[in-house]
Amino acid sequence: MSVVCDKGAIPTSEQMVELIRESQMRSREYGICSEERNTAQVKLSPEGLKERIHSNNTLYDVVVSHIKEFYLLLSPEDFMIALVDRDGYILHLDGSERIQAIFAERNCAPGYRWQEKDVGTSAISLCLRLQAPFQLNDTDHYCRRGHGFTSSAAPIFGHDKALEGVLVISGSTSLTHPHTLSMITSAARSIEEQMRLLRRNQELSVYTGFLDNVLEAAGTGLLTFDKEFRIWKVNRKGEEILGQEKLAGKQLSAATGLQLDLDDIARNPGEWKGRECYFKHNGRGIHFFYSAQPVFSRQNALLGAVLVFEEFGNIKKLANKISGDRAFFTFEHLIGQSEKFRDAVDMARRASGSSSTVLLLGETGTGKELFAQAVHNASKRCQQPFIPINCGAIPNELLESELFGYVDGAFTGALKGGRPGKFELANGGTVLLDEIGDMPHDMQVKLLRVLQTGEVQPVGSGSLLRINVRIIASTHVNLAEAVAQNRFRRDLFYRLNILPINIPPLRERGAGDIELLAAYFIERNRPGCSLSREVLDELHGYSWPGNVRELENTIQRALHLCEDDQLLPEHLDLPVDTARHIAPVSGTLQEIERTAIVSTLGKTDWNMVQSAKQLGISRATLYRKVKEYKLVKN
Ligand SMILES: Nc1ncnc2c1ncn2[C@@H]1O[C@H](COP(=O)(O)OP(=O)(O)OP(=O)(O)O)[C@@H](O)[C@H]1O
Repeated sequence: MSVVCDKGAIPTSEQMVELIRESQMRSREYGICSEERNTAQVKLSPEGLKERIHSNNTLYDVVVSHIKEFYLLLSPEDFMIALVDRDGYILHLDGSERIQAIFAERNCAPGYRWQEKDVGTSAISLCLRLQAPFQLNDTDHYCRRGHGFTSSAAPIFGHDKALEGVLVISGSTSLTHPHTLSMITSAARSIEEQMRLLRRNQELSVYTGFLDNVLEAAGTGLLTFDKEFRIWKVNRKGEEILGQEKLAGKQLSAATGLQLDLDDIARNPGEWKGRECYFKHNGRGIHFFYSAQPVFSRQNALLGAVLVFEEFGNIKKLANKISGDRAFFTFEHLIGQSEKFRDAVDMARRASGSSSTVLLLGETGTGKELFAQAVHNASKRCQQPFIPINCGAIPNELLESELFGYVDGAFTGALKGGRPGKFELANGGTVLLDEIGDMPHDMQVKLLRVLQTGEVQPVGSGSLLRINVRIIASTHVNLAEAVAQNRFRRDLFYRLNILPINIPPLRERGAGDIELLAAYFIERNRPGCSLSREVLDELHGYSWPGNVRELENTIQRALHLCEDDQLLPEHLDLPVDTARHIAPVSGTLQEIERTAIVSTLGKTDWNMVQSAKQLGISRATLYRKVKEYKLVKN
């Protein structure tokens, strides 16, 4: 039974004797001639050798760079040092010229293969086979040409203790020393350590290169910092947002204005998302949103954190995109030729050239929002946001935070990190304050202050934000009357009433405009369809309490019912016109209105969209009326 030795461990001298004996026997069985030099020994071509060196480059580089250190202990005149790869090929051999020549005569030179089946018993072949250090002296070598020499070989292991190569030292037998084997074995261990470090560094630089690319590819600002809050890396986008360069090594607070609690970030990472930061650097205000994420080592030690941040302006653009900040209509979309209507359009055109506050007055559905969009689109602010706010539709308690935003923790239910208000989102552009006549009294005071100072104060914040917005206000309410009745502040009315524009109701615009608008809505919905004379007569004869919106709805409904290409009176289904066919109803105007609303809501089972359509008023107006008349379902 053959002797077993431990991988990597120096065998005992008894084991070595036995293992050498077994190898000698195998060598004889291979039929290797021990007397002659083997001229047929496997040898790599110069290119083959180059390739092998290349594929073992880490091992090769580390060993070759260590050779000088070996020769501090051994003389190159007496000893050769060689590196053999895991397949037994000599990759490198060092020593004086004389010693290299002596070994070359014995086929011990770069390119030769030194497996047991090539050369029989040798320190290299035994070390390769048993993956343990070996020392052979004189006649221990199977081939006669090895007699007179002492050789010590040690295995070099890589990842997972896989054999990478063999390090070997050889010289005259007269220099035999048992310590040489220990020395070469510990040299092999230090080579393994060096290789591990080198590979780790290579991996790290690949990883760092990869990380750099990922950092740069990200569309947001990215910054990493260590436990001492020293910045490690920032991507270009991050430097842009912070308006600074060469931030690596600087303190986080100096560069970003952030004083963070790293332990809390590690404990509650979910709490560190979507936060806001505003700070001044070199006199410039820097405003961004950020999230912080802790970074741990493999051993779970807290190393630092990474910040993902985005400029406030971009968040604003995104929010605008989602909430629809674009004005679509232009003056070209405003259909109508009547004198009253053209006067209103001319006034609006002139208003778009200035940045004064515009007050749009008109019944519901006359096109106030369309006018506001057209004014914005014809103004210098057309590339900036257009933000409509329906002051009548937002509950009073929410109006202030909707308009001016709020800061983190301003009230229960507030979003983490706060939220910008509509004024801030509209910065640089236009705000349409729709249904301004329905604005609660205390909000009127706050709005007046904003108009006077050009600053807004987010709810819960101690500081003021400067904003630059153009205000367009609109209402169906007779504001002068509301002022007289103390329902609307006089000072605010004067502030808003700078450029008042009266948009006429449809019934005052004449048959020409009704025809034009009807044709326009047909063209938009069913091009090619026409109107019969009778239909036109009916349209002219109706009073249009819901104005253009009602006309638009009527045409759409009629087109739905019409299967041919001509609209006929039976498709129209206009409501009984209380204004023209005076029905025998009694009561005040308000009572009649209330009855109409109650009956329509009853018919539609309180479907607000359908009821508003049938009544020819906007949904917001219907909600307002429901509130006003204190109507409740059932
Ligand atoms: N001159 C016009 N040309 C084309 N379409 C118009 C015109 N005026 C109004 N409309 C259409 O009528 C509808 C109502 O317009 P808009 O919402 O601007 O009215 P409004 O006066 O703001 O109403 P409310 O006071 O109820 O909010 C819109 O669908 C719009 O397309």
